[in-house]
Amino acid sequence: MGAIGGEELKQVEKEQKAQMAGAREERILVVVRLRPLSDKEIIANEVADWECINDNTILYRNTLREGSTFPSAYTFGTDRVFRGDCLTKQVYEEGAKEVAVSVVNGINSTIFAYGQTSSGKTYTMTGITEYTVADIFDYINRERAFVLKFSAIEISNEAIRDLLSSENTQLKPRDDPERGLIVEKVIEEVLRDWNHLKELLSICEAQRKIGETSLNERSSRSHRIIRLTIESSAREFLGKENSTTLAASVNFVDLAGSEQASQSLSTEARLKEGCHINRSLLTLSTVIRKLSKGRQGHINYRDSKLTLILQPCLGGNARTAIICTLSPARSHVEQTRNTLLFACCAKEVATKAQVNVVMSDKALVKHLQREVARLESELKSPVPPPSNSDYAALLRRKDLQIQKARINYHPNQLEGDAWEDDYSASESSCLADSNRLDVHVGKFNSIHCSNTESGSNIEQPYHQPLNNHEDHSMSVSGQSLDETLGETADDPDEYCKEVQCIETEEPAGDYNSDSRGLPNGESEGTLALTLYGDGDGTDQEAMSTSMNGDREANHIQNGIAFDLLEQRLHHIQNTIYSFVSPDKSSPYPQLADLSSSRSLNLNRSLSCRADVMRGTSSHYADQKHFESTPPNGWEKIFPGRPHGYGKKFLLLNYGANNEVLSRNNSQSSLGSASIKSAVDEDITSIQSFVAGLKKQLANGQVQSTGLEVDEYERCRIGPNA
Ligand SMILES: Nc1ncnc2c1ncn2[C@@H]1O[C@H](COP(=O)(O)OP(=O)(O)OP(=O)(O)O)[C@@H](O)[C@H]1O
Repeated sequence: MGAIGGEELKQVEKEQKAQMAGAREERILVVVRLRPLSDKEIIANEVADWECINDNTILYRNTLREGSTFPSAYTFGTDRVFRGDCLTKQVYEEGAKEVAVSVVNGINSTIFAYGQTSSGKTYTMTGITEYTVADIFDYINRERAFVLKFSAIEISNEAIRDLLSSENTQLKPRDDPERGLIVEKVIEEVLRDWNHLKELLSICEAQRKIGETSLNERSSRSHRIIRLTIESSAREFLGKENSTTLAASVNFVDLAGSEQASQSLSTEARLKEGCHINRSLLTLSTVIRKLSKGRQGHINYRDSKLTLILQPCLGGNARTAIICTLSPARSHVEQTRNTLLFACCAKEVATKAQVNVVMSDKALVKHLQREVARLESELKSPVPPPSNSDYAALLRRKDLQIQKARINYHPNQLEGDAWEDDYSASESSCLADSNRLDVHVGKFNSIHCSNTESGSNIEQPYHQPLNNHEDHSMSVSGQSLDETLGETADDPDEYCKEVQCIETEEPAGDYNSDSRGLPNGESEGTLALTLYGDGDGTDQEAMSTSMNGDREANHIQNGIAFDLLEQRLHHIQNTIYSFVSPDKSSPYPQLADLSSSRSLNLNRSLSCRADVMRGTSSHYADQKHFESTPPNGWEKIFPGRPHGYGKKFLLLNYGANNEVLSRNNSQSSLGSASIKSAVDEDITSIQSFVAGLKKQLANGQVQSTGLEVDEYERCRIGPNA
């Protein structure tokens, strides 16, 4: 371990930059630990079918199952396998130490124990944690000054709890702009000495959720993460302005064990826990499996709290070792194979660890001054403002997004917000066999349907000013929570934002009263076009004059806006005519027209058509047309939208009782001819509004149309927006 400080600051910065540019990628270290047969297994006349034949290979020796298609030997190349008679000290020294103690050099590290229930995870991790801390204390007493902080959480049934707190409060993961994903309000104890550590460990043990199953009297029913955060500085530079601190964390992760319901013979409560445990382990193995294939596509970190919190350890800024624990018993052969498959996948996963340096205040100020100077020089040569063609490109991009959302939309995905992985099945089968890597089962509640990676590459440095933990948060570096929560461009919800109704500033009640007292708009649909305007148009009443500052940025400048608006009006006019025309031979005559124009119209017309047809069928729509109308599935993607909002609705409203309602109180029910005339009236008013704006623009009275790209795109046609 080299001392860092003073003159070395520049060197550290240089190294750090180099590391940020190309942090060292290394594969997760995987070790396999076979335990001896337990007393219980010996009494049950169990046979040990597994044997470590050398330091890298474990062999299945069951002559009765010679015809099996499963491999009988698993070799781990440079990684290690440990026989049943190996001590934990040896597993630590040869399998985990190098990774664990890199934390004192400012590198985040994580040691996992993974395996079926009763295979020896807690047994192994208890030893590994103590040996690591002993080594860290040893370093402390030598060349560098350290501050060690201890924190511990457990994840049980998807709830995060502080193991150092007597309260049962659930903790929340939160995105911190500086530190990445953190768990809020975690207690961090500054470690004083060895006895203090033992005391804290026993508190954690006492607080951790355990339960009895037939396979393990003291089975861990939660995933436990103990974290040691270490800040270190070279003694000779302590307190000096140019001192530099290394800061990193080491995580000791004792996972709850996967279990087969048939084997663990658990009570109902245990079964439920087991299901949660199996689910999160399933997500972990899915993440590992996908990462092992090279991080292409979406990595489902956020499908469980476990993977969300451990994300940096799985694919980010950390060195990671996984200890896979095995029972040699014949009765557990299937689970043992699954653990070995997990191990094989895990050793293909690479992380990129970096040295995490925290600068002193003075060094930081210097660094920031340089940054300010750089930004100032950039400001002196500003980027030219976007041109009209940029806006046109933006519109085209939005069209593509909307089209894509439509293609990606499958009603089943949205019902109940459930998302199945490519190899998922039912929850009940997850209980039966959750540990399989190849045929994993499970169905997760998920708030995304994204199919692209939500940013698994976490390559930011782990700048963590650990001496400044006002909120005592447990932090892991990585991408933003928004990203991890799947707010990617491919998320249908994201697309919905693009096409859904314009937000309102008017209470729903206003609209409802306008709609002749329809009960909360409950069964009412709205066919509406909403525009914003800041000009003195002829139909000011129908146009919202509301504008806010940041919308200004999106204004479409100059004449291009008018042309596009007129085009859009033309399409809307055609669409509405085709809705109300009784003599169409095809149920979708307007689609051909619209598909060549804005896909927004196409999407929305699919959804609103059914309702318009329903709403007006007594007047003119024949039953055949109605039946062949596509289901109104799009509406499902706007759950919980309040009724009757929107700014001022220009076109028409309709009710469930086949009455078509205009926006005016004067008419309560309209036939198709009346609809046409209402539409004409509204379109005329929009056209004169545009003409008015044009005139004002020509006279230099207004700078822009006040029409926004976003709002322009979101012109809404359809019920319950
Ligand atoms: N390598 C080993 N040598 C001797 N005994 C062991 C070894 N590994 C585990 N055991 C014993 O096996 C039993 C189960 O171990 P442990 O509780 O660590 O399993 P686990 O994988 O953590 O189980 P669970 O997932 O149910 O919590 C314990 O009694 C433990 O002492």
